[in-house]
Amino acid sequence: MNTITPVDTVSFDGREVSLLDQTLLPGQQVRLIIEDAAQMHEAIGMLRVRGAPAIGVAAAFGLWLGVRGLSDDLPRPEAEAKVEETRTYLAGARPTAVNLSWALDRCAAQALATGSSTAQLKQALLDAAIQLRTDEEATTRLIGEHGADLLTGLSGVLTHCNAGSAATVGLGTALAPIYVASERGQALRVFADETRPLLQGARITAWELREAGVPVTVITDSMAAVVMRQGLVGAVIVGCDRVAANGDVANKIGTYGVALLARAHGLPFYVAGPTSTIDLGTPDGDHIEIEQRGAHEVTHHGGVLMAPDGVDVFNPAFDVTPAEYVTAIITEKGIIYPPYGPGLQAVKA
Ligand SMILES: CSC[C@@H](O)[C@@H](O)C(=O)COP(=O)(O)O
Repeated sequence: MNTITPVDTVSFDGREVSLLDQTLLPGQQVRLIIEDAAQMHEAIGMLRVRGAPAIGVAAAFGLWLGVRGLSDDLPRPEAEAKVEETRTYLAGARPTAVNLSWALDRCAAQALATGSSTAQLKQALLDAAIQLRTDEEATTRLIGEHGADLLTGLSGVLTHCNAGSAATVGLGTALAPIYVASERGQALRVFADETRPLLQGARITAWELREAGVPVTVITDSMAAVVMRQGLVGAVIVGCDRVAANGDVANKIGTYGVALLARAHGLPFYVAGPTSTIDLGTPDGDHIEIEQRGAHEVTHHGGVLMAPDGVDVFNPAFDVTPAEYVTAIITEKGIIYPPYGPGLQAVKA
């Protein structure tokens, strides 16, 4: 198969920052021009741009958008205060994926260390966002190269949510090894959990795999056990939003259940993500803040009420899979095996 062309999730054309509005996939492919930090905050919060690495890059451009209108004559300390205010504002758009604050911190630090004028600060923020996008794209290719080795010989894998190209600015995390395996000529079918409540698996994973020519079968989340039982998959591979220092992994709600099913069926459960998703400052999964989202995501489907009006709803966007269920963590720097503490520290060093 041909080399995969990544989805253009977040880009800068030399003039404007634009996003693919993922809430409209797969029916419509609409690009949104993002003009200021408030629009970027809204886009991240509404999941127009989503997936841990992609929201980091989006936020990095949002940081620049937040200051680009400042006068070059503004005293530098005032411009720096605006950077800090915008950084904090954008970091609050979603709490669970550490890539968001990591990207903002990285770009702010680079820019604050550059030059002495406000004009230099603004240019440095743009340069930092562009560089981050470039680096993150390269990172996904490396994750794919490392992870593809783990999939050798398999004919089917199961994934949950969308940790593909649409969730990054490159090949994805969980899907990157699948794309690289496909590029190497391996016939691999992906079973994509639809991923309630927002259907990232059915809407986005299935869409991007089909665009890339990778065979994909959509299943409801409740069918994963049967797919495993029938021997249709030889491994599970998912992405991650935050990896704690002990190897506990936060990812899309439902991932924990899939990990338990994989263990029950003797299947490896792989987690793929850039080292920027590893947060050594969080000791374990109990310390990861889990985003709670609105009830309407559960009670409504396509605008239609699917549950009694006003019923109580529990809607955590993510869950934590304990490290003991994770077979290996695939990063751009290589594959980490249990016990995770030393390996995670080594790749972050
Ligand atoms: C490479 S993306 C890894 C994770 O961010 C992904 O699996 C996920 O949980 C995305 O959740 P979302 O709420 O769609 O942003």
